[in-house]
Amino acid sequence: MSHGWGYGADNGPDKWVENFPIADGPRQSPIDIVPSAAEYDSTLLPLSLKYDPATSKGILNSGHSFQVDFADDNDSSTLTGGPISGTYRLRQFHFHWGGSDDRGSEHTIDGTKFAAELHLVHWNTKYPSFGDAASQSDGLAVVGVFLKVGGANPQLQTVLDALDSIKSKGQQTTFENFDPTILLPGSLDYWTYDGSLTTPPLLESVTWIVLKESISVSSDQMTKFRSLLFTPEGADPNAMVDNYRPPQPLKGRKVRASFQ
Ligand SMILES: NS(=O)(=O)c1ccc2c(c1)[C@H]1CCC[C@H]1[C@@H](c1ccc(O)cc1Cl)N2
Ligand SMILES: [Zn+2]
Repeated sequence: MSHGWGYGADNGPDKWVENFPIADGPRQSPIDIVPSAAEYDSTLLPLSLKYDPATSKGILNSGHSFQVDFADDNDSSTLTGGPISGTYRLRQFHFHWGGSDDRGSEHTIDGTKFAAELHLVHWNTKYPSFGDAASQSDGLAVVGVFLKVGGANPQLQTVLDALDSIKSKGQQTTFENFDPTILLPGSLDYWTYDGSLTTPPLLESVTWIVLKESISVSSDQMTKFRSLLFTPEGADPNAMVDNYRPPQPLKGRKVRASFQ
């Protein structure tokens, strides 16, 4: 059986194109954001993120990252406004991070990498389900938030405290009454561009909304991210680190800014 995709030398981002030719497509993510080249667009609306903590369900080690899943059978937790039209429902959030504090984010700013990046994944309710939306050019909207090493982040700590029970691939536990709004920075100023999932199947269905302001994370908290394993219980342990795809070619795309 062919080994699945991952982040190692044999199955990492440079190899994904073998099974997912779209890896070389016209709107791949992440990208390096160059603020001086971004165009301010006064028609961009403010982001409207309305999350109901009652929709948070559980936390899972997916073997690629860990994710907090949300009930998305109604419009309790939504993204509206911003660059998108209509209503997108929150499906999950997850992170990408590095083996050391000098790397880990997927998007970069003028080439600068952050220690980690949070992705809040939403799907367009004009489609019947996440799976359907994931294959449509306007199907998904992902809000990206950079984690910059500095002071400890108490709001993040509640998520990190759950990681001891999902150390290995496939492990999950309940994670209720969590409002992801507390993870967001004070400003919702953003850059936006048309892109893709940053992991296989790399579908070109994502409107990316990357916040200008980062949130803080301490070096000790980063160590907690790195305590997870890519591998299932009983297998040779492989630390879950460097689960990020490097920036991809812009291929003529415009990056717009919601702020001047
Ligand atoms: N980094 S990211 O924000 O660009 C991102 C966002 C959402 C998803 C992915 C990556 C990948 C991660 C593993 C599954 C795949 C996707 C998915 C999940 C379940 C499915 O049934 C289908 C798909 Cl496509 N979900
Ligand atoms: Zn992601």
